[in-house]
Amino acid sequence: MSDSLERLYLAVLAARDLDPATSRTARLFQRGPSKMAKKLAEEAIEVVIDAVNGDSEAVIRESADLLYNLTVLWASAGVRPEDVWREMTRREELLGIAEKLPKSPMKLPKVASPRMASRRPIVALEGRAARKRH
Ligand SMILES: N=c1c2ncn([C@@H]3O[C@H](COP(=O)(O)OP(=O)(O)OP(=O)(O)O)[C@@H](O)[C@H]3O)c2ncn1[C@@H]1O[C@H](COP(=O)(O)O)[C@@H](O)[C@H]1O
Repeated sequence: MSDSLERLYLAVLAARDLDPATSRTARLFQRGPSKMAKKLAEEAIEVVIDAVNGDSEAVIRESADLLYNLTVLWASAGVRPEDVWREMTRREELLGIAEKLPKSPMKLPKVASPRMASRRPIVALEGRAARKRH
């Protein structure tokens, strides 16, 4: 799926400077981020409605529209697909670690900044004094 999204993202970038009269993507860029956000929200609602109605074929169609509008908003925001894949991988690895940690009420810290991403989460270890950070 990421290949399809990456190809779509490149097509969206290529269409950005086309004639808005003939290119929906160019028209969305001409109208700006708020219009892109409105269209993305509309598509998300359409996916929700079709899913609640049990119309899986419509969910498929609207999901493709949703992903298209998402790649347009990414392009407008300067976000690349690989930026999102990197964050998903980070979470997968973090949750993988979390699965091995003892069950504790302490929530794993959300990464506040890329600098934080390189630091190991501070967790309380059962049966051993937690090492204090200095
Ligand atoms: N993948 C898509 C794509 N998916 C959905 N859409 C458009 O997004 C609309 C979403 O459906 P809606 O019902 O919400 O929109 P609508 O009701 O038809 O019209 P509006 O309400 O938005 O005015 C669809 O009608 C499609 O026209 C897309 N438009 C373009 N692409 C791709 O984007 C690239 C650039 O294409 P152009 O924008 O045509 O240059 C190409 O690779 C295209 O294949």
